[in-house]
Amino acid sequence: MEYIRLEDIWKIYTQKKKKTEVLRGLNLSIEKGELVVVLGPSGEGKTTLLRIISGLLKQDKGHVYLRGEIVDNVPPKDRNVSMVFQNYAIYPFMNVYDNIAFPLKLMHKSKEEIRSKVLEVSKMLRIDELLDRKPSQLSGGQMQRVAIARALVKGDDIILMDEPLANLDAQVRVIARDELKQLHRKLNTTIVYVTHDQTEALSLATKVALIHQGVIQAYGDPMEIYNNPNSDWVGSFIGTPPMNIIEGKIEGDYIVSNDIKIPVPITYKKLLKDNQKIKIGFRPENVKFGEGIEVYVDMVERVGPYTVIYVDIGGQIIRLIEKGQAKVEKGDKIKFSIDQDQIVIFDINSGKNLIEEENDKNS
Ligand SMILES: Nc1ncnc2c1ncn2[C@@H]1O[C@H](COP(=O)(O)OP(=O)(O)OP(=O)(O)O)[C@@H](O)[C@H]1O
Repeated sequence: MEYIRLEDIWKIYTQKKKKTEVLRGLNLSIEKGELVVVLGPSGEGKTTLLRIISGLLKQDKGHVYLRGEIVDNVPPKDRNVSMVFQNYAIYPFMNVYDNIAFPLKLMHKSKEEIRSKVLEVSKMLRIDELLDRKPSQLSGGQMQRVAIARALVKGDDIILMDEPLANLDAQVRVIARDELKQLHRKLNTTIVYVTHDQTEALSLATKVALIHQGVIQAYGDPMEIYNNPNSDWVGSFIGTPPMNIIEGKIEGDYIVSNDIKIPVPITYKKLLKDNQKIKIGFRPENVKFGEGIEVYVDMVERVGPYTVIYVDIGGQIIRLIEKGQAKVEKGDKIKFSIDQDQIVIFDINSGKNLIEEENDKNS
């Protein structure tokens, strides 16, 4: 069931007579129970999007539907949507109990009901031992759980989260991410989660929505987007290190780029013409070492479980990943081949995946 729908959303900010079109006809449809991560570079309108869903900000054009009903003129308090902010927005002068209880007090709930709800969510988030503490006596991870508890206490079935883990250090962040995932499974609420951290997005999301230039550029299963990006921009934005994109030309059954020659993948064969200029994309991990293209090593980065080897192909730097700690050094000559099934081909001008482009034409 479609639970949140954004239809042709436009948002233009005007500051000192300068107009910034942040959202430009954005469409997004979210099913009940999904954990959708809106991912995109800084300043692309992610927070703006959340604020429009919550009603804190009004779109200039387009419509917002929640639970199948249009809510354009419904004020935030009546949208039954909770929000968790990056800075937690916890009141420093209230203890944890009162912070969590606050939304229920605003709703004039009875003392008994407030008590039982606060205890229920604080147990769930394992902060029931901390209810008497002031926020200044909490760690970052605990503070973040208080913020989530306060969002859950009203029982809203749509929760919006704006980079809620951004202030946590790397280790706590991984734990918090896992906890959030489990919590989502347990509660089956619909969550829209904003981040610019793609590791977070890929590991957390049931669906990723990639925002860029005011619209959703790709939306779907995180691994499907990773493996089969619909454009060169998506391929080079998702993944650390990102997808390698190189320009080339079709010559018979081969893609030729500088002095390398790669057989055309079967899936793309009928979509390509001789002499056609294209871009090819391949993930750094989808290569085999030992034979094939001969290159010199430009730089080596050992990360522990794998090694990133930078090589120069006709002036373009390509990243290759070898499992474990590779025994190569700068200046070494190595050979590699690209896994045929994992090559993606993009239009030279539009940057669109040629298979997607063909599907669009036929639909
Ligand atoms: N009230 C405002 N007036 C003018 N410009 C604004 C206003 N709010 C946001 N912007 C601009 O709109 C753009 C989008 O902002 P937004 O906060 O939605 O982006 P974001 O993707 O959430 O960024 P980040 O990842 O850095 O938090 C930015 O360029 C920002 O400077």
